[in-house]
Amino acid sequence: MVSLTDLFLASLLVPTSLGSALPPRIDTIDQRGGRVTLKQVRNPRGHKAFNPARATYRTFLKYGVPAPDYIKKAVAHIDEEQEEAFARIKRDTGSAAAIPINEVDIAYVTPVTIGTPPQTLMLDLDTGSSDLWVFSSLTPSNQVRGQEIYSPTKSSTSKLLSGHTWSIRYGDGSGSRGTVYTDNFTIGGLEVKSQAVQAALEVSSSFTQEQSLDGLVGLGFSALNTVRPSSQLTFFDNARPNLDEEVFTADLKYHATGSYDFGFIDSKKYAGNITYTTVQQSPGYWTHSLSGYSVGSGAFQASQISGISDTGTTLLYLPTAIVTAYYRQVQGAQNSQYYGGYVFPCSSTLPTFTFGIEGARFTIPASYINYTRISPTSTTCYGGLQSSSGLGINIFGDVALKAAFVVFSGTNPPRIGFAIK
Ligand SMILES: Cc1noc(C)c1CN(C)Cc1cc2n(n1)CCN(c1cc(N)ncn1)C2
Repeated sequence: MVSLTDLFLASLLVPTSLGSALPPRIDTIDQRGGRVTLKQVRNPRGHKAFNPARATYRTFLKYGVPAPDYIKKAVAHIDEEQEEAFARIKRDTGSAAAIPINEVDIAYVTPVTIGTPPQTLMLDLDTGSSDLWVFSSLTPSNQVRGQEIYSPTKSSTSKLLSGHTWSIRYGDGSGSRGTVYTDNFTIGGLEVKSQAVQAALEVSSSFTQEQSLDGLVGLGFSALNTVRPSSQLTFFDNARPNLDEEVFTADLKYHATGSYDFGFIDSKKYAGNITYTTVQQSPGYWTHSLSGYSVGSGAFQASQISGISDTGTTLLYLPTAIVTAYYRQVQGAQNSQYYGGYVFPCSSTLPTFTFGIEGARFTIPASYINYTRISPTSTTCYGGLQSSSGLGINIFGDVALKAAFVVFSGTNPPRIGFAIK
């Protein structure tokens, strides 16, 4: 005969899935002939652990034999150990600032720490490349002008990746090269142990002149990494297995500090829904299509426009036909060979520019496209929207990305999401 105590205990000892503080919801209790059926629901996190002592306990119950005390205790012991084990499986997340390095948002830097004790550098998180490289103690001093440097010899956890080198060239002709260490690397509390950190032996003059930028964190796909003879994984690829969700998000802001989050999507940072679209990860960029565009209050022009979402590129580069349609609405605008792009009188009124992601629409305010004066005293201004002809690729750079909350999802297949904010 099953005693009430046993029944009560059975309801408590029902297999709790790992990671749930509460016993799982009991859907149905079918109490026929003194028997209790407890329907299990999977823990929303999908984690489940089998408790062998509970199986034995239920066998006692099934045959109406009072279970010995030690079995009842064993069930609780195993539950407890499984609970502790699950708690140790790291579900990592991280969140860090994206700080504009000058008054026109030419790039954004994020504080990171490298090594033991931690060395803090300000790096440009760049979804358009896949090398994590830093100014270092190996960079010739005449090429360092105010940047923070990484000194591997001052880190007890640094290891030389012997025989490995790297060399990278960016779209604007800037570049760097060097050697490789592994070390502990943290962004916003999210740590990757033995991350490949590419120490610069040489940097181009444009990096030397950029004193607020100590290097880059490539967040493109690892296929683009330039380390040889064996290419290295990006910070995101290394962190992914431990992340709560296989995502990172970019919330870049106009003339203000935004943020990058890793491993979670912060619903406080956007409004409405996130619209996702598929990403072609070859050859290694976050390549996707816009579904079309409109200029100011003009009609939306549906058209698949393939390009890359690139946080490391300052401006928005689109096909010439679209760019000329835009500047046709700007009094005094011209495509200047002399200034290397579309310029206009700074006093001109600019229209907004709207781009589509699937069925969603994202509007870039005119202020983002009135990018900068040619010089502090000039009345001529340079556009934040420029032609991509000559680049061979359309680039949805910061001028576009800062108009949205962007989710870079490392799921299989990868996808990218945009939301209004
Ligand atoms: C230009 C520029 N862009 O941001 C900054 C800072 C500058 C200023 N410049 C003096 C220095 C410089 C040049 C580059 N950077 N920094 C950042 C990485 N660059 C990229 C990344 C990428 N995904 N795609 C193309 N280039 C080129």
